[in-house]
Amino acid sequence: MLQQFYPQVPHSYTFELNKDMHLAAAHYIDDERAGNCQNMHGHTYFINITIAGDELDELGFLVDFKRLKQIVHKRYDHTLLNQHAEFSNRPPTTEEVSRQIGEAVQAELNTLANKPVCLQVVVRETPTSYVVFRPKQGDSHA
Ligand SMILES: Nc1nc2c(c(=O)[nH]1)N=C([C@H](O)[C@H](O)COP(=O)(O)OP(=O)(O)OP(=O)(O)O)CN2
Ligand SMILES: [Zn+2]
Repeated sequence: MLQQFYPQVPHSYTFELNKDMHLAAAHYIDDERAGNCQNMHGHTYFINITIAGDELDELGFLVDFKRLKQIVHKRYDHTLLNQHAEFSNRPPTTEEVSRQIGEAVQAELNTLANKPVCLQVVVRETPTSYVVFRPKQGDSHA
């Protein structure tokens, strides 16, 4: 939910930035154990991304908020998640969606000279269900 409080990530970086966004997407979990979720259905996903670092760029940004939104929103908004290549071998569960967002964001951050890191991605799939993904910090340059 926009403007809700999120779990805090302990760290010792000088700057921490958070970006909220939401997007509409459809998915299905192609396994009979998933019950009703086998049927295609849609969600408004609420996403929070936490970025940290010690250095700013020449604009005084850790990373541009707009850039973070573009990575996620442009890719997934108004799409069927199952049709994305990253979900061809893994189901688009809330857990996998949060992992994919974390990895895509970190890949983009790795191109920046000031080297910010993605500490946390929160993906809320329904009003009662959300996942927190925290990348292992040794993996940030993988
Ligand atoms: N660990 C996971 N469990 C489930 C996922 C998931 O991604 N990870 N996904 C689903 C379904 O896709 C569903 O959209 C969400 O399920 P749920 O939270 O049970 O939705 P409800 O609105 O029915 O929940 P209420 O408890 O009635 O609010 C299922 N499980
Ligand atoms: Zn669902």
